[in-house]
Amino acid sequence: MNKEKVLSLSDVTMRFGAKQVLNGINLEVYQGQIIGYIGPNGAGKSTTVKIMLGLIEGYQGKIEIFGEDIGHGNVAYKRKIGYVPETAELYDNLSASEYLTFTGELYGLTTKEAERKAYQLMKEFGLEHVFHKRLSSFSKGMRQKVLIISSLLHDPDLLFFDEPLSGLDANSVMIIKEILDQLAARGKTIFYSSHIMDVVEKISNRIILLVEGRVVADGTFEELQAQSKEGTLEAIFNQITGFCEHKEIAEKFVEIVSGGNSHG
Ligand SMILES: Nc1ncnc2c1ncn2[C@@H]1O[C@H](COP(=O)(O)OP(=O)(O)OP(=O)(O)O)[C@@H](O)[C@H]1O
Repeated sequence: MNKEKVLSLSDVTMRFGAKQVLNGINLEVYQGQIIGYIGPNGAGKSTTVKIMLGLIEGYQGKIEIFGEDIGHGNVAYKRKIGYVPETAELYDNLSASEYLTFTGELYGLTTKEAERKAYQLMKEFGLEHVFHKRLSSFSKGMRQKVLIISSLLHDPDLLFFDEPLSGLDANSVMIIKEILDQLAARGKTIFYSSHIMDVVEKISNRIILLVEGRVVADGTFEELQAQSKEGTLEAIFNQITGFCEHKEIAEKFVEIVSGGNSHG
């Protein structure tokens, strides 16, 4: 496979008011990579993804997607991108069919094409019986599947998945993992942000750990294992982020919950 550079970030920084959120991110991502983008809460993962999607402005540095500087105002690159946001506004009054046809059309599919493809994909998830039902009647996992379908309808080359498995049952997780593998084998690039370490460990062929807006580790799972001498990604994460206080914090928390005196 021709390993084309899909994405590059050069010294990207971002501040919200007085708060410096990204502190100089440098990254190069190549076609077919499945990047596990991990980090503690508030590290800047969603901010990076939203900047790359053009949803947040005001960053410094340079970002190229498919070889184009996204700061130059040409938004054509977005047609080749799929996105599953961490929290999504689904249009509750629409049926799955209406919602998916609408998103497909936004990405340039004809109504017929979008509806046909959406139905087929819903069927693969066992959701064909609710295709014409309103999204307000969907469970969390069903909604998540609709979001995943909507991100893929236009066969994008680059996928941004922010906690895509939230609410999915174990069988569905297996299907999504397999789908990501097969998409990557077809040359799609996947940028996958999640807190579920064992899934990230299994899915990603490259893991990037962000702490306080800086990349502090970047490599395959095996490379990170060798560097940190820890066995699981969870243990590597704890070690690199210097976290070993979970017991003490939990003890204090439970003591407060149960009305004990935890001052001092
Ligand atoms: N629109 C905003 N205005 C002000 N501050 C923001 C805004 N968006 C994010 N932040 C701040 O930027 C920091 C990084 O947030 P971000 O959502 O990128 O983190 P994250 O790594 O995705 O976290 P999580 O794992 O909790 O989803 C946080 O301190 C957050 O409060």
